[in-house]
Amino acid sequence: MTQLVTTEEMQELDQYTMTTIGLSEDVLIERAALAALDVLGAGAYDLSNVLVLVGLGNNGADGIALARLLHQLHIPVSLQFVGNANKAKPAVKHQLQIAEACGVPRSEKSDFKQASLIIDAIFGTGLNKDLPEGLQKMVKAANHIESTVVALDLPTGVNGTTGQIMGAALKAKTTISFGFIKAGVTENPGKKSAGQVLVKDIGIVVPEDFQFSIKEQ
Ligand SMILES: NC(=O)C1=CN([C@@H]2O[C@H](COP(=O)(O)OP(=O)(O)OC[C@H]3O[C@@H](n4cnc5c(N)ncnc54)[C@H](O)[C@@H]3O)[C@@H](O)[C@H]2O)[C@@H](O)CC1
Ligand SMILES: [K+]
Repeated sequence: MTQLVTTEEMQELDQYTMTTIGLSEDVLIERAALAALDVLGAGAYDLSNVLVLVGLGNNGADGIALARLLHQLHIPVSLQFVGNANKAKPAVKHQLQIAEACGVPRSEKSDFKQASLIIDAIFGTGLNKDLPEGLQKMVKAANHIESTVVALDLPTGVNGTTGQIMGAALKAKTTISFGFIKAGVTENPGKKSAGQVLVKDIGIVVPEDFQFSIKEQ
């Protein structure tokens, strides 16, 4: 049986786990990164030159933590910010400080063709409007090259509740869902962008009386 969630429900469960239960945001980010590392380490991906595309919210924080874990395993990896890092959420800045202290390389502009694997950590459940035009262009260019993309939580540009494409969406080979699969990756067109969808436990706690809006399937 699989329980699907809307993005609003996932945000509510994230908040409950942090605020009521008391698991810190850092713990959840680290667990998300470890869960992704688990998937990448299983052997199905070319890890010879990994590029992590990082957004300004917690999806980006997951990506930075993953880059650090890869770097510590001596896997060639670099981080590229999408947007102005100075405007990033505090969790992103914190993860960036740690990554920099560990010597994780940053690249300003990358040739997607040279990456053996692209990690999509640009947007997750926080996406609430169409991607900015510049990012839409970048996404379309990446899709054109047909690079192998692994999306963290959601492919960037897919509405996690409805599966609608918000301007443009990165086409992933695999999407690693944290906690629960978001309904949007089970409905076209989002489903097509998500590729193979996996779900990984990161320690999200569900209140006993929580009512999911989608029936378990
Ligand atoms: N505590 C948490 O909230 C956790 C979040 N996690 C990760 O964080 C993600 C959610 O993080 P966030 O809520 O920070 O959101 P995102 O990282 O998905 O997006 C970042 C922010 O961008 C802004 N935004 C939305 N649409 C935009 C657009 N079209 N153009 C420009 N800016 C836009 C919003 O303010 C949004 O909060 C999850 O998908 C998951 O990967 C996990 O680390 C587990 C814990
Ligand atoms: K993503």
